[in-house]
Amino acid sequence: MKVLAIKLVDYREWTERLGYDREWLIQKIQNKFMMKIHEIASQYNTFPLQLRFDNFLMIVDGITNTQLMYMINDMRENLPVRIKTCLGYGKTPLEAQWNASVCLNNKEDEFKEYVDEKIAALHFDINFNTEALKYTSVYDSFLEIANIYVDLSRFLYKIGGILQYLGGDNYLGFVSTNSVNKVIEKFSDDNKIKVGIGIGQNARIAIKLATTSLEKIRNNREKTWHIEEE
Ligand SMILES: Nc1nc2c(ncn2[C@@H]2O[C@H](COP(=O)(O)OP(=O)(O)OP(=O)(O)O)[C@@H](O)[C@H]2O)c(=O)[nH]1
Repeated sequence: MKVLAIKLVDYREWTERLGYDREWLIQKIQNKFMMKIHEIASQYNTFPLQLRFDNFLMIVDGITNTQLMYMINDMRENLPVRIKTCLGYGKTPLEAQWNASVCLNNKEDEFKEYVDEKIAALHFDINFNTEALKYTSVYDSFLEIANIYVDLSRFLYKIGGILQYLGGDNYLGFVSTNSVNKVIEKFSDDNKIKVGIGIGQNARIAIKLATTSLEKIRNNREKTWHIEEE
């Protein structure tokens, strides 16, 4: 698995220069540059896991280093500070992001040539969450969603996966293809969470297939998981 790690350099200093009445401005700027990063990433068939905003990750299997250089240059023009980027490789997304993160703390950016592997994207969704909202509060619903995020991220961490919250009751995970059987085993009889699985040559295709799988589960609620592969 190949993961690109992106670090916004001197971000804290940038935020402090905005003064004390800054939080609204930071939120506006973070959402604005993440909107642009998503647009750029989609053009290169990858997907940003925005995580902390000032440090974030992209699964970049299926993208050449030359394409990555162009994408990084496109990103630079849309970010408020200088960025440091590193490409990491590992048997799992977790290991690849670890290796990319180690490089971030070193001096030079590092872009070795790595083999491209198929990506397994996992689109998790809570069953009937909208209906459940009628019997709880907005904030209690979000707390439940946050707790499920922690549970899912801990499970994926154990099998080398990484997870991003998407909004609503949706989560996006990535694992290596040889870990998909562990995901299926875990959720095969879960009555609360369903998981659409997509396997593709790049993140955008894998995610599209994972969302397609989720819709197929909605069409046949007997299942808690479905897998589509390109
Ligand atoms: N990021 C993201 N959010 C979605 C998606 N589909 C729905 N949502 C969000 O999730 C909320 C719940 O929608 P659903 O998950 O479709 O509906 P549900 O009530 O959970 O019912 P089922 O998932 O069909 O069991 C919506 O209000 C949206 O905010 C999606 O594909 N991606």
